[in-house]
Amino acid sequence: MACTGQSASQYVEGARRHLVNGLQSLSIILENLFQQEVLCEEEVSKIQAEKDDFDKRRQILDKVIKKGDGACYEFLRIIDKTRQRTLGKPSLENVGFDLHYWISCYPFREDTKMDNKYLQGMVNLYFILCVMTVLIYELRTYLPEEKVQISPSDLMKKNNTILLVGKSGIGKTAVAHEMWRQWAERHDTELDYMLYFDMRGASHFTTAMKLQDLLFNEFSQSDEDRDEVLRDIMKNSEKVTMIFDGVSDLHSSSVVQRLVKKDLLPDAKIIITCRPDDEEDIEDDLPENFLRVEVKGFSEQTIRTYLSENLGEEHKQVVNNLELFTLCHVPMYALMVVVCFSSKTQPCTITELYINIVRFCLQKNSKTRERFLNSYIKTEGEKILALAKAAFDATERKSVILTGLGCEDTCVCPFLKTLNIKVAPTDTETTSAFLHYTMQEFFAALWLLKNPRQMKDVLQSCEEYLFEVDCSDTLGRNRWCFSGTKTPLPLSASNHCRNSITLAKACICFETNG
Ligand SMILES: Nc1ncnc2c1ncn2[C@@H]1O[C@H](COP(=O)(O)OP(=O)(O)OP(=O)(O)O)[C@@H](O)[C@H]1O
Repeated sequence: MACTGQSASQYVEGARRHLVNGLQSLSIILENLFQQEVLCEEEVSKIQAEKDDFDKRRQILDKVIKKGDGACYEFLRIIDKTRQRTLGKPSLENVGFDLHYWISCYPFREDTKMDNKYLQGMVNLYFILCVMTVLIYELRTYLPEEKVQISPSDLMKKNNTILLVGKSGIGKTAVAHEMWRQWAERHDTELDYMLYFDMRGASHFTTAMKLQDLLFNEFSQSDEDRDEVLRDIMKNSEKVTMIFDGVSDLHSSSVVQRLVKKDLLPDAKIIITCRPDDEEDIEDDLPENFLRVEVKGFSEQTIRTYLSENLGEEHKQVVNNLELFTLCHVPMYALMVVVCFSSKTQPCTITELYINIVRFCLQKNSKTRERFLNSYIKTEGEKILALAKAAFDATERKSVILTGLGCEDTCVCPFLKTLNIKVAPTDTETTSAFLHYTMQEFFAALWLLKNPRQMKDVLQSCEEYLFEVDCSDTLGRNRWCFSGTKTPLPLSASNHCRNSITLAKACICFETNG
């Protein structure tokens, strides 16, 4: 369906008939077109004034196509980012033309940018080892693009309900806290309210809870003050902002659900953060004009700034290690990389760094105190090993798609992102993949350590490939190298080679640690 020679406007025009029938959540499209300065306020109001959705869709498409390639490109981008809502669920009526498939085929510019980088890398490295370019390309695709589309201070100015969506550890809470901080540090003298509720593992948000319980159970005041504050909040709900951080299910707390639905405090601004898995359920309760913002983690430049501010000169060692560098696009992983690199008294091996990442993620996700973490890991050992087995099996299949994992295994979600794969026109299969490929390698290695009989087979299968084992610590000391090489490496085996390296790394660390 995709033809890379087509311009953006040809691409939109080609699907115009289907878009006129299939576009949904038009207010989201209009809001985004306005924000991207494709349509001005007057044009948006005129479209909104059209009598029915069919005419609105027609108007949107005509205007965008008339404005040319740039406008069509932005339009495609918006549809791509908001496809779950703007293209809705594929229906039987659309079986002949799948808009989801159509948009996924469009070659957006960053892909082209990546292709350029990829090609440049090929030229430079071709004579050294062509396989390495593929690895660099694969790893670079983890990094989100540079352009920040909306900042926490922009979000503060919006009046819509805001849904902040993002993978585990990607920085949703950090964005919410930043907004809270900015609110606290303003110099406005006018009285308003910004209330933050941590919803993770929130068993205390019961279905029977009332608004006053929600407001005052945590922030206790004298009874008299409570009544006065409650009256003020009810009377001036436009002065209230509420952040519900880490929502997974709105049904467990009817008061929160009613606030989100605007049944209570109709003019209050609501900000919700959630992981992608929970988004669909939450959206059912949101008002039509809600603003969805995806938190994508650190871009290449942000990783550099973060590392150099926290590690000084040392940061170059991480920057020069593509695997660690791209791992840092998840701020939670970046934090642990910094902690491990900066502990000069006890530098860790790369494997220890990953162990610290895993322990930190488990602790953060379960809210376990550090001193109880070991017993928590023991209790959840079976689930962690099931994840390790899934990682090993996928690695053997040379795949990043994990199978055989129950979605109820919440203790391992901080390492995963969900993938919805369309298996039939009316059926979608949900699977998962690691947030970063090297985490899969680490867990696969863990599985192998627990099943040492398989180790020999794995190491034997490595013999065919370029094989270098790096057991350096994070400061680059004590580097051990093995190499046994048969080149050229077949491209399809590149992943296998990298897996073997990490598997072997872990094996050797295991042996040295006894
Ligand atoms: N912009 C940032 N700058 C510096 N550190 C950050 C930033 N964003 C996140 N972090 C760090 O990454 C860690 C994880 O971030 P955060 O808790 O915001 O993730 P999250 O998306 O809310 O994750 P989860 O869905 O698991 O709750 C935090 O410990 C925080 O210190």
